Amino acid sequence: MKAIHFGAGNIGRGFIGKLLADAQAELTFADVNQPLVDQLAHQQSYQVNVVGENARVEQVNRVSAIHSNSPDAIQQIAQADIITTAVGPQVLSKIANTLAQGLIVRYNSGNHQPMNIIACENMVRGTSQLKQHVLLAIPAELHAWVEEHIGFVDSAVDRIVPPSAAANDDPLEVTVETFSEWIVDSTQFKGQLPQIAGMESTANLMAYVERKLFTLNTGHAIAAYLGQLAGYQTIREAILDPAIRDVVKGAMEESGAVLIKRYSFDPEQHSAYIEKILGRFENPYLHDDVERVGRQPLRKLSENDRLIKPLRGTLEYGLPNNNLLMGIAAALSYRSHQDPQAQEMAYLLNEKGITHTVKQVCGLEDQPELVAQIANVYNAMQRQA
Ligand SMILES: NC(=O)C1=CN([C@@H]2O[C@H](COP(=O)(O)OP(=O)(O)OC[C@H]3O[C@@H](n4cnc5c(N)ncnc54)[C@H](O)[C@@H]3O)[C@@H](O)[C@H]2O)C=CC1
Ligand SMILES: O=P(O)(O)OC[C@H]1O[C@](O)(CO)[C@@H](O)[C@@H]1O
Repeated sequence: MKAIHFGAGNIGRGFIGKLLADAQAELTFADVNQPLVDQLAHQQSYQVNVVGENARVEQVNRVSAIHSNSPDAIQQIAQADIITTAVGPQVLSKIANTLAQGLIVRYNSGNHQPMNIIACENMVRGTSQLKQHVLLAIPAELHAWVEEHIGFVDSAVDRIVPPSAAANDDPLEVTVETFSEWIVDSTQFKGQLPQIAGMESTANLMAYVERKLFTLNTGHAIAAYLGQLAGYQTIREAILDPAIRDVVKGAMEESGAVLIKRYSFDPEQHSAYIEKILGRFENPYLHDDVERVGRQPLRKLSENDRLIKPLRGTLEYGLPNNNLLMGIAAALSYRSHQDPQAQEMAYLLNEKGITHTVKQVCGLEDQPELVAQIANVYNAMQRQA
């Protein structure tokens, strides 16, 4: 099985690339970070430190690496059996052109073998969004061929992989938690479902995507935002603060109540799922900065993401949402000199004020009462800060 993985970052090396390599795939990483590409191409292996329960060190061997904008990448796409990505939601549109060019070469070279593309990003149906970008860059007369031969498979991906503080100066080394979950939509594959240990398939992907994004990511983001406000550096420090923990847990429960209504989840199992996540946030072996987890606040505050979508759900089912509102107000308080979205949000708040910003960023124009509630909580937080 020839595999290309776009994005040789934390989740790429620490999770998806590792599973592909473990499945004996002939794996090539494609990335824009030339020093990283050079190092991977040179070393062809790297170490994964699994920390927590069953801690162990695993080695990933026989990998190669190329620049994702190179002619080589296009040639390899023409020959691949599976392509995965972990580049960040905002980068999918940028890799679409390369994918499209590779598919055109594939078609012209007469390779009609089925191939599957799986975006592994924190977003709802990211691969379907990638597909739209790819199709825009492919002539219309090839669209039927793409539909017949190329599977665009949505997925949910869950493993906490913060950037490693390379203890022994190896920039390729990556530290991951023990827990991992990669779930793909079985209905979208072309050809045989690839056999990859650690990749589970389901015909009911939306339930899994929403369960993960609107529980783990909702709680993680709120822990990060409240943690930064309280002056903590890491998620562990934040979640060990009882006041923050109450809000994080409360917000996951509020979001969970929506999911239970929507997908008929078992309440007891969902409660256990939340407890397990709180334990993962506490992992003493992961140093996960609140600044990293809170990154790109405009994306995280957008209407289909981990804060506003659950809030809308509480309105849909008439459920409580006080903790979610606190999390959203804390997200608006996030500041980072390194994060362009944090800068843009601070500029908007300064220039246009909280009410306008909430309406614009969160898409809550139709909910003036809710906007006012968020603004009140935000203003109170600013006074206390
Ligand atoms: N780190 C984690 O714990 C998890 C991350 N995710 C998701 O995985 C995705 C990646 O996250 P991380 O690995 O943490 O980020 P990262 O920043 O460590 O890795 C992203 C990689 O993509 C590369 N990249 C950027 N533009 C590119 C392009 N045009 N072509 C090829 N490569 C490109 C970067 O150079 C970088 O190496 C995000 O969507 C994130 O939400 C999902 C679950 C867990
Ligand atoms: O990767 P994003 O979407 O910016 O959000 C960070 C989140 O993703 C993760 O990296 C993994 O799910 C978490 O650590 C965190 O909830």
